[in-house]
Amino acid sequence: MTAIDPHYEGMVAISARALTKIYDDDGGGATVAVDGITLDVAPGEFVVVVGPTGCGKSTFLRLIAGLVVPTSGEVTVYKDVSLVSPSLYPHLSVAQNIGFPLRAHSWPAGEVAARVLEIATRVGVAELLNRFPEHLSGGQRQRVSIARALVRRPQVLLLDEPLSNVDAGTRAALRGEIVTVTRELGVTTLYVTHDRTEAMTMADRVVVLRDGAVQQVGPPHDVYADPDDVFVATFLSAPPISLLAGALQVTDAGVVVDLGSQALTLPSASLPASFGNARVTVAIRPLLLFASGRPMSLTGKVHSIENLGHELLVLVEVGGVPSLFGPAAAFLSVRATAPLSVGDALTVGVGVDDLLLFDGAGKRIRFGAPLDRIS
Ligand SMILES: Nc1ncnc2c1ncn2[C@@H]1O[C@H](COP(=O)(O)OP(=O)(O)OP(=O)(O)O)[C@@H](O)[C@H]1O
Repeated sequence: MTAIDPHYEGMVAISARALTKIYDDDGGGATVAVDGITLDVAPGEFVVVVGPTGCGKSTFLRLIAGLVVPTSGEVTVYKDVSLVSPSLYPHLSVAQNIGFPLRAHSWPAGEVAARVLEIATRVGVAELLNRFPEHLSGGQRQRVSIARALVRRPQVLLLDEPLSNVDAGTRAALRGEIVTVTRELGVTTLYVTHDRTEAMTMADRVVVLRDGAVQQVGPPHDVYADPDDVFVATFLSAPPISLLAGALQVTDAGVVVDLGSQALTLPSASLPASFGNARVTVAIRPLLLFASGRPMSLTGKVHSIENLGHELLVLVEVGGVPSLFGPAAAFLSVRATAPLSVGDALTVGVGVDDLLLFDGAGKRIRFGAPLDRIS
């Protein structure tokens, strides 16, 4: 349970209103790093801002921290904000590093030691208190920098890609630990990353950012299951979602998605007749080979196989045309455990939930149930 101070119940911990930052380039041009972001974060909430490199994540966080002055728009944040800084003081021990913010505020030495031990224990570095930063692993350094940011019990914690220099195993452990400790302390957390796994596993809500603008906000599994556009669907999908060009036909039997050499018929879906012949992008989630009971199927030939250990990721050539929004080649990604060889012929079942449609601008086309037919 999140321990929110009742005093803040119903209040907003972080509020951004039409927040915009435009940097002037040396060459006289301008870069819109953050483009009109409006976002409220509730007390105790863990929000992950996720997007590809250069989409404005760090600038947004620095605007919230007050380190960057907005070009326009407004930021309101709880008074006590702490930005996790990855660089530790090399000449100070772990205990001195963690206690630094308290000593800077002239806390009595005994109270500093007690508070340092308490937060170091929570963050899992209590046995390292006498070490110096050069004798710490990357993961241990991150833990210490988080402990230093939390030692004054801030109301708001800001983290910028804290796990980017940490090995995969430690990263997985730290994901859970950061969520646990911030929840226990009830601290409102804004966490920026380019890593979809961190967004999916850590966030109460994700904010997907592209070119400085918010694409979609919501609980991670809602955004994953119901993306508003092809960018969000592609960014959050692992293994990658397959993107094929198609044409829609709206018939009495249902919606037919013509992929060129083969077609999928969604019997229980309906769309207004005006969608007939619309050029669409068909996004197909990584399919499971041998999943039974699927109402549709696609056939193709195994093009390449990547062995991930626990499963095979198989790219299947289905004779489709690549979508405008996808890679140059049109393959279907299929997850399999059975042995397969390049060139094998495959038939893969496709469920209605495996398939998402997007219009020419990349916006989602949502089906209605048959009774909702407007046509
Ligand atoms: N001080 C600056 N002066 C000029 N342009 C900047 C400055 N800081 C960032 N930018 C530009 O603003 C855009 C957003 O940068 P930002 O660092 O916020 O993105 P990011 O999503 O955090 O990227 P990354 O994941 O690579 O750190 C980029 O095009 C970047 O080149």
